[in-house]
Amino acid sequence: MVRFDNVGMRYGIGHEVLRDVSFELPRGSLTYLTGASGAGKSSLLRLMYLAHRPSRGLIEMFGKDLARLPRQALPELRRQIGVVYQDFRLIDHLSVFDNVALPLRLAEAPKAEVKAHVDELLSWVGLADKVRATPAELSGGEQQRVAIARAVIARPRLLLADEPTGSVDPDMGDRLMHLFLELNRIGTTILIATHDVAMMERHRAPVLRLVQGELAFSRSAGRL
Ligand SMILES: Nc1ncnc2c1ncn2[C@@H]1O[C@H](COP(=O)(O)OP(=O)(O)OP(=O)(O)O)[C@@H](O)[C@H]1O
Repeated sequence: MVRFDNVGMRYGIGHEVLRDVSFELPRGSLTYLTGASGAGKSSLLRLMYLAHRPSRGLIEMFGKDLARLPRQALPELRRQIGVVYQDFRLIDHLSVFDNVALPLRLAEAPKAEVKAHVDELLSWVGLADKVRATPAELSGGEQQRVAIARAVIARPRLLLADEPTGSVDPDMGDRLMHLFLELNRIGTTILIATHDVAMMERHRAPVLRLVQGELAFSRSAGRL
């Protein structure tokens, strides 16, 4: 589903913030990405959601070599990737409902289907009473849940989540984790960047660990 081979990345003319990164995410897998603050987790996700190009190495997404893909093929690839951004990136002037509905509307889903899906998902993440609110009227944890709902609503092939439980309490963290596990069960490949050791212990999955821009090792969360 995703393959990195000796990938490097830099911002502008700075030094490489990722070096010699090689790993594979098999189709249908769920993997954690961990490492200290500044280790490069968000940068690695940026490469995967096509917001940044590597400075070297090979990246394959859905079996396609990114370097060989024509620019016009990127939007179609991007539509298959759901992203939960660390800073949420909700659209300020849209309601909670409209933020979450966006991916379905872009995919031209029928109106009744959009309403049913968005209402169901917002209930699941505990925001049924906030559908008409705007992001500015929500707490950080509520905004995070809207961001997650928007990322998963169109059932992406690949879900990339940057600290998706960083702003919620442990009970809500578990609830959100169950949402990811359910999505994973029906086929979505998932990568979750997190510092949350307790969460990784409760819901075990393979771990990729970054140390100062390099992958230190990958092994099971149970032996962290
Ligand atoms: N836009 C940018 N321009 C220049 N350097 C950047 C930029 N974004 C991140 N960096 C640098 O890249 C390195 C990796 O940052 P990154 O945000 O990927 O780390 P992280 O592991 O996600 O950290 P955190 O857990 O704090 O979110 C850091 O040294 C950071 O200063």
